[in-house]
Amino acid sequence: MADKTFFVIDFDSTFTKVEALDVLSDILYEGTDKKEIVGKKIKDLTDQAMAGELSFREALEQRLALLEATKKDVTQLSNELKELVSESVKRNKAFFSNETDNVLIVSSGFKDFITPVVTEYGIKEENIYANTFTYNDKDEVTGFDASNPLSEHKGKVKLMKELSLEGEVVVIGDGYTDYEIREAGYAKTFFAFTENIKREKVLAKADVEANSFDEILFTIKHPMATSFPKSKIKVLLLENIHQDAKERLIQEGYQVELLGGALDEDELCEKIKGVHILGIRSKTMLTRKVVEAADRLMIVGAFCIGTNQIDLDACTEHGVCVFNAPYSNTRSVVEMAIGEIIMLMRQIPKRMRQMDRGEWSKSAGGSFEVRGKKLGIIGYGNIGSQLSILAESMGMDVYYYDVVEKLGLGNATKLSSLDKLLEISDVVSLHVDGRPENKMFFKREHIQKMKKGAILVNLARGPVVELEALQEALESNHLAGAAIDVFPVEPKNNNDTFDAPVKNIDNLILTPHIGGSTLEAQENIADFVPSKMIEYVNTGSSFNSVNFPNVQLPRLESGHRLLHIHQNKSGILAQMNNVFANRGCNILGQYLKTNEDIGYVITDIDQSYQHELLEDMKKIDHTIKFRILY
Ligand SMILES: NC(=O)c1ccc[n+]([C@@H]2O[C@H](COP(=O)([O-])OP(=O)(O)OC[C@H]3O[C@@H](n4cnc5c(N)ncnc54)[C@H](O)[C@@H]3O)[C@@H](O)[C@H]2O)c1
Ligand SMILES: O=C(O)[C@H](O)COP(=O)(O)O
Repeated sequence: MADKTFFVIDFDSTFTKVEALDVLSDILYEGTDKKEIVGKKIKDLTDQAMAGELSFREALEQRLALLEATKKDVTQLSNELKELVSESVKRNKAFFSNETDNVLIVSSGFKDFITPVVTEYGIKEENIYANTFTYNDKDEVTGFDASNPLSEHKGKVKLMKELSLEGEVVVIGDGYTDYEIREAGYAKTFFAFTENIKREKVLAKADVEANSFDEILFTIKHPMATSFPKSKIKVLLLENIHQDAKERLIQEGYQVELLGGALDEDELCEKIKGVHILGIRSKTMLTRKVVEAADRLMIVGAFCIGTNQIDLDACTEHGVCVFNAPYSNTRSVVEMAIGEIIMLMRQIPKRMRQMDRGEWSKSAGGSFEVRGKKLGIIGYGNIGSQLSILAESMGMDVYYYDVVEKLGLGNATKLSSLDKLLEISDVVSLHVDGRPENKMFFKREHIQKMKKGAILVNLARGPVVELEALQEALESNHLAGAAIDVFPVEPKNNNDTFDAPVKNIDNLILTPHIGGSTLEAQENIADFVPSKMIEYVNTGSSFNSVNFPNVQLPRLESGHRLLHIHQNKSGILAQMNNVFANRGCNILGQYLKTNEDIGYVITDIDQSYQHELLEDMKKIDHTIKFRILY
């Protein structure tokens, strides 16, 4: 970047997502026949002028003649435009106030609606160059100030000539009139801004196409640029993750692809190439082979609670930070468990099947209230303990067993023996996690130890229960019923078929792994996981990560932030600080956290650093990943 750089920025379809006069026409003619007719004429005239096919003044006169606006309408317009600022402009708000002396808005639009919008971003009023409306004494727009050069053909060029800025000029806009500044020699670089609209004729003239503001800052190596423009960050979301997540990540400027189902190992090894952020749910097996095939992967988001499907060691070794949503669907699972326990105790699945067959079987035999019954919870984590509270409020007597010490909530009784729990419980509900040791954790011997006539619920993980033994226990009426939501092998997507390993039992509820599938839970997850991903990209904060040392950091306002992930060996910090000392870097702040496997060091340094520093950092022994954040 030159010593002094001016940023000349267009307003319509650049600073904001829209053409202001289109919005004004919508405001004026909303709900009338004119809306479409006038709207179309205005759009055509704007496009013709932007593409350089119609002189600007002619287009302006014709457009204003179509609009019968008042001062009040113009105020409403600027209020609406405040909500329509381009996403990458919003993201880089700090840039505009930091560069307040060097940012100029040069627009053929009108100050009357531009000023209230751009001054909120720290842009100085005296740096706004645009037309002004003329009004009559009834506050109706009568036309524009014709003496303003910006109302003329090639007006932007005339204005730039008058301004004769001393320094390098970068012009950013979507229109031909923006390119004309560069053509006339008043700017060094013309960035065709394509975040909102792509005009082929303009693009053909551009020095650089920029589909976001981030990309411009990156290209000119502005100190506030992120090390990698957000618009180049590729996100792959699998397994029908809620649409809100996609929208949130797109809003952040990333390229996002959302697929409906899971992919198998080989498909994923192919698909993961070039992907920086991967989002999955419980079905996608993120194996070591996939992690090793990934050439750009920085973050994995499990849009669910369980992370047993992810090879966390492989991710850690490759410096890939993994997040999940540890509480977002907890309540949904608990509500489903409660519902199923009541249904099974009343033999509702059996009654429903009878009704389907046309059988009327009104009887109280084998049907019980849950009040006063003993519920045995295995795995007293977030789900287990929440179930404990809700079950107790329905009058159940709660017992629990966990491999680690857990505080019993309410009147729940902790049992130190699993056998004891099985011996006394009328209902056993499994809420252990999917760690490898839990494969076939609940075997034949455990099922046999359950009370005769008891009920088993598994909403945890499929491989946890020996389903063949469960089938036998149900067939022999040792157990009175079961609800199974998770299976050792589950289909990749909704088009694949499924054959239940337990079946043909009257009092059995089988569900397709939907314990966490409520709209509330999926919306929560779609909010939580992307926000963690975005925070990690923007600040380096790994807080709530499943495999990284947890570091929470504020954004650095000036200076640079360097992130270094290394194997947890001694002496790395000393090596890093030697590099900083040798390269004459002033450290503003430094944070180190380690876990068993890796160390994560965040170093904030002041404005200046030699490029060689980055190479030196990568060469430090045991480095896994190094990146400069901004
Ligand atoms: N069906 C669904 O849609 C659905 C939805 C969400 C979660 N889940 C499953 O539920 C599991 C539990 O979720 P959570 O949020 O409560 O997790 P959590 O980590 O808070 O709780 C798990 C608890 O199980 C205990 N545990 C592990 N192995 C055990 C064992 N062998 N014996 C006794 N206790 C054991 C742990 O110590 C921990 O307290 C998740 O890991 C996931 O696999 C399923
Ligand atoms: O771990 C979880 O949260 C559950 O198993 C839900 O997984 P899902 O998002 O694939 O339904």
